[in-house]
Amino acid sequence: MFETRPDRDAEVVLVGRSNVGKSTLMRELTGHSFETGGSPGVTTEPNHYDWTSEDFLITDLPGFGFMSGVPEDVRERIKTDVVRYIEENAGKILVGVLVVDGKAVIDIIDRHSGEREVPHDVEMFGFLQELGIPAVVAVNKMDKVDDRDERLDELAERLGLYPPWQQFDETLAPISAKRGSIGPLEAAVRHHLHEQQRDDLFKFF
Ligand SMILES: Nc1nc2c(ncn2[C@@H]2O[C@H](COP(=O)(O)OP(=O)(O)OP(=O)(O)O)[C@@H](O)[C@H]2O)c(=O)[nH]1
Ligand SMILES: [Mg+2]
Repeated sequence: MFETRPDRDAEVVLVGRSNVGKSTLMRELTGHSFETGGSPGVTTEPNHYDWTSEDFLITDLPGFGFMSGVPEDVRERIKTDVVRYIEENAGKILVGVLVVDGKAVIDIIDRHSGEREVPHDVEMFGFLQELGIPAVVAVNKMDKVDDRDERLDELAERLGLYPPWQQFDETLAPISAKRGSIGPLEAAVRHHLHEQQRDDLFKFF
């Protein structure tokens, strides 16, 4: 279990498979540099960005799912730790940002959809909802995607959101963290903060 969490009353978490760009997005949001990398599994402990005066945290969680060179039991443990972290802090998490790789996500979901298998991303999206945490799916790396609307419709469908995807702009946010193009995510997060009367936190998004 991760033991690093500062004791703050409000939090936004970034969660998702490894190598999707969580730490890159964290850097864009905070202006602070976190370790990012070309190989999955770079972040092994949560990165907390902590505003003591606001009693607020943004947390970049370790990535889960397949990581080449990382043994399965280690991957399983990371996933369990991430799930526990979210469960234990659910009452304080105002928004859960599920980051996915817009270029790869459909193939990965389809490869892992079966009778006895729920893909990680679909599972995590459902999990946040079960816990009552408003979820925003940051569809990252859109700079690599040509058929944008088609892709986003396909993703919406797989998450149980009936296309066209534009109906869900509080939930689906196409971005390119590396290029600093994250406006749709900021708008979606603000929407959910506003719903919880936390407009005071708009300055972070
Ligand atoms: N093309 C493109 N690449 C990106 C984008 N955002 C991040 N990347 C790249 O994706 C790779 C992984 O980025 P990270 O931010 O380390 O990913 P992560 O989700 O934190 O990975 P873990 O810590 O392993 O879970 C890096 O090489 C980034 O430069 C983007 O918007 N577009
Ligand atoms: Mg990372």
